[in-house]
Amino acid sequence: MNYLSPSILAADFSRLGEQLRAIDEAGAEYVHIDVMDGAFVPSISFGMPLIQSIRPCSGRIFDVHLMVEEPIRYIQEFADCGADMITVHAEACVHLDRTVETIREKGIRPAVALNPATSLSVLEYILPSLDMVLLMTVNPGFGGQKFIPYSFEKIRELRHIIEERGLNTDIEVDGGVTLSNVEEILKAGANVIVSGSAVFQGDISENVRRFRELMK
Ligand SMILES: O=C(CO)[C@@H](O)[C@H](O)COP(=O)(O)O
Ligand SMILES: [Fe+2]
Repeated sequence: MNYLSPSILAADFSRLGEQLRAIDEAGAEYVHIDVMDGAFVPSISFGMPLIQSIRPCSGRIFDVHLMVEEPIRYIQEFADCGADMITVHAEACVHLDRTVETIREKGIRPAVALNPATSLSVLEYILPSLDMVLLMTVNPGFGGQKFIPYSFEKIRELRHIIEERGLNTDIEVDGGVTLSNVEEILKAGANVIVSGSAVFQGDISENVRRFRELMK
């Protein structure tokens, strides 16, 4: 099953409630929420108060991507404000296993993200504990960047490892996904698609409908 997760980083924050309803009505299953701390990545985006205030605007899965150093410090707070899935970066956690277990204990679906240049080998032992792996296909920190082409090979390799090990882990791809490359990304083995600019620029409902059409 394929899922679309529009990244609200590219939304118009003055009309966030309305835009959340538009992606929901057009059929996007997830809402991708990029939390940036100004330390792990250069930018600062938003945090718990925003998530808490938009929670009543959407019944969809809140897919919270933490670009935060040592996110274990904040798992309880993200659980309290309505996260359904929490993704932490392998590069940002000294104790990755403990962080993943803490997420699971709160009843939230855990995922691990890897930066473009991080090897899949860091997943070797943790993979069976995860619901999803997020492969960054741009360097994290900003929306609107170009998809890094070597990521296709990485997606294919990860899908191969997951199948070989008899797991059913989702593969989420995040960064530079557009209507022009989404089919190739799915073909490589991804099944959860994040898209910010390509959803929120122009006609949001139409963009979501076009993504959903290509993702059937
Ligand atoms: O996590 C990130 C960026 O760090 C992403 O979720 C972006 O927000 C995706 O935006 P586009 O590349 O689709 O514009
Ligand atoms: Fe993201």
